Amino acid sequence: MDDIDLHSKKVLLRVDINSPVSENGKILDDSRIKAHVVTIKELLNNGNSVVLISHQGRPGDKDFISLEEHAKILSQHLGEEVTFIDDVIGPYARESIKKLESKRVLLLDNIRLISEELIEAPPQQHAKTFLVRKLAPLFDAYVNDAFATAHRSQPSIVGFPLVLPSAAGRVMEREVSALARIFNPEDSPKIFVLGGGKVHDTIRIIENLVRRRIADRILTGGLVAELFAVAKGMNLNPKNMEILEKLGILSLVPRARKLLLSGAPIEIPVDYKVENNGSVSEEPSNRINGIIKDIGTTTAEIYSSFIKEAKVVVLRGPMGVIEDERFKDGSKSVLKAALEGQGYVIIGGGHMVSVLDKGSNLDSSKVHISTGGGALLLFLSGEKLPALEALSLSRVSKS
Ligand SMILES: Nc1ncnc2c1ncn2[C@@H]1O[C@H](COP(=O)(O)OP(=O)(O)OP(=O)(O)O)[C@@H](O)[C@H]1O
Ligand SMILES: O=C(O)[C@H](O)COP(=O)(O)O
Repeated sequence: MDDIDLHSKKVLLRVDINSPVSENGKILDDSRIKAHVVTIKELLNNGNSVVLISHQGRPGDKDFISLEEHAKILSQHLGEEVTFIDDVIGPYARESIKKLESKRVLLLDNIRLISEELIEAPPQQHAKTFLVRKLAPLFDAYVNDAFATAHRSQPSIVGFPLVLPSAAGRVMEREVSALARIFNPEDSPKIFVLGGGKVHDTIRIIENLVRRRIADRILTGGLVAELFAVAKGMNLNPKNMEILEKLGILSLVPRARKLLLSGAPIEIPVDYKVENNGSVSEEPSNRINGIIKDIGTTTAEIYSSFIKEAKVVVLRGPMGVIEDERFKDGSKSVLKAALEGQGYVIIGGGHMVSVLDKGSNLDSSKVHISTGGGALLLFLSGEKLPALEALSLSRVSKS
């Protein structure tokens, strides 16, 4: 933001305020919303007007909701009114942007309401989308603060830098500098604790981590663990297999098997917390009757002992279904071990961050709370992030 003129301009700011939401559509954690306040404040203090764009969830998923509640929460954190616009590129949105006065903030609705935003393509192609062509002429500059979406080559991330003077926001800047230390070979062993539900994304990351020998140990939880358990030949019982099948996770078994056979340092739970007709119990991994909802106590203890010895610990994706209090313990235990250990801790992904105690006073020289989930892991596994590549193209095209 120091590299382009951002004074008294109309700025399009891509943020990532994609947050975990409850069954009835309420936001469960506002960390990602709060994180962008620093960038928005700086832009407002310099006399700019700011229009925010973000996605929330994916079409078809329960958390694919409008950004109306996000606007209210952001207003509270910012101490300024954030006007929610129930439109993205239609006449109402464009008129509202044109009329926007300086030092005022608008939040457009969920950018994934526009189908083009769901396509991953190169910046040159996305610069020609309706989304970019409708919005770009209304702005003087584009700032990308959405580190958590930096791994997506979508129009709102890579299209605008080609047509507007563009910069990385403060959140993006802070993330990239804090995470760079993962590449220091002296900071070893490095342990990755990977859980959650985005198994297709996570296996790609694990393949990178293994190929580049970045992780000394990978401790799995959530649906990621279930995939590797199946790949190891464990019998998870038909109910769990049906869930994995429906989510398309079983198609990943051959890739998981290949990783295991190559000797990748991937650990799976030895026990689980399961739900059986509404009641909760713990079961060893070779005798599963219920639906798997969390790692078990013994697994949490073993994982914690590994974590405490690490020089760098990266945690992303919860160990269980944390939306239900009864299945939060596994995630809480691994987090506690990481914070008590001696190593540098990187916590990423909306769900894992939401497990942290709200009041905890964390030492920023020891703990980095990343706003990123998939983006964080892609970056840490040494891949180039499309968002950063697009911003550098923007620099090239201006010079
Ligand atoms: N055993 C399990 N069975 C089903 N769902 C699970 C299980 N363990 C974890 N999950 C689900 O995983 C989801 C979180 O995974 P996800 O990959 O989205 O994590 P994240 O780190 O928050 O990602 P991001 O920040 O990129 O959105 C939660 O909704 C949780 O219920
Ligand atoms: O939560 C995330 O990782 C980001 O908001 C990106 O979301 P996506 O995985 O749905 O693209």
